[in-house]
Amino acid sequence: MMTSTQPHILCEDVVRIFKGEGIEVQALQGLNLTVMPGEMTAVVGASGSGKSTLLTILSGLDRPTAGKAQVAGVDLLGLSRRERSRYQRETVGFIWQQTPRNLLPYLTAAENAALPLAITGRRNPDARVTELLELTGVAHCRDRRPGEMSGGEQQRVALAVALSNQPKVILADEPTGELDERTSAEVLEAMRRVNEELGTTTLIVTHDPTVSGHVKRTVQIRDGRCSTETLRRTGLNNDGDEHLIAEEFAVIDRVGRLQLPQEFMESLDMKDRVRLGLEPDHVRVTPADTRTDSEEAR
Ligand SMILES: Nc1ncnc2c1ncn2[C@@H]1O[C@H](COP(=O)(O)OP(=O)(O)OP(=O)(O)O)[C@@H](O)[C@H]1O
Repeated sequence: MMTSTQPHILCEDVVRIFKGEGIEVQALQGLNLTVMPGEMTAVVGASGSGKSTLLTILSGLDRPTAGKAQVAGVDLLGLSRRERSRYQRETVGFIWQQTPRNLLPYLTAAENAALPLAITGRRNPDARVTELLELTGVAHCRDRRPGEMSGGEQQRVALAVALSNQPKVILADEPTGELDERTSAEVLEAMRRVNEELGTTTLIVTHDPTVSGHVKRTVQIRDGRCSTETLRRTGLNNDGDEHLIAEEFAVIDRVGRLQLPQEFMESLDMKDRVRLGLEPDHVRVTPADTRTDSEEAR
């Protein structure tokens, strides 16, 4: 039984190793991620950092080599084939980068959105389809096939399709990867509106840094681990005007590991080892050849 205080996405020490022809790639190296119900989060990172591997695991298409991965209380490691297809049909909704993976080319937008409802035996899908196409801003595409829509319209119809069975979680892999900046913004705004109005937990995996402007939480993935996290909120300045506050945090795992940002390490020439010191209210990290005042005095 899920309660609202349990995460909708929970990854603990997730490892994924690919082996082949004598080489071994550690795509995920102990990744930890918690997303609470109703949160909209972007996971960003450079090419090869492990984003798609993470999403493929969360979508139930692949299994971690080690670790724990749960979505909406469903343990993704122990799923039978039948449970997996039920999970993919009822618990999560997907949006992929490539339109043909999202929409059937010979069906209209309305028919595409009605299809998951028909598969699960929902009666009178018309009202729900209309509601979803309006919510995602593509009611005008109702009777058009994918080939008669722009890329951004196709992705917003894909969002409507993903939502049709009322999933708890939406997983999106590079949903704006093939779109220009303006069209991307329209798709991301539709996702934000859905998240606000329906409260559907949303995880977007992308290398597009402009996504950050549309979500409150951005998690940076580096070398198969979550390294830093940026949280945005609106605050009031002295004149009472609203402004956006963005705070960056390092991610620390259960055993105390964290990654220092590359630019910090480079600017202080930190490599191989650093000095740590416990102060009353913070931990000090300094280059190995730095001596503290008390050490100098000895
Ligand atoms: N099936 C596979 N077999 C072998 N190696 C793989 C496989 N899938 C991914 N990898 C490797 O795992 C690492 C992470 O890949 P992944 O596709 O998750 O990165 P990504 O951050 O999504 O990159 P991109 O933004 O380019 O899609 C890469 O080094 C990649 O080459």
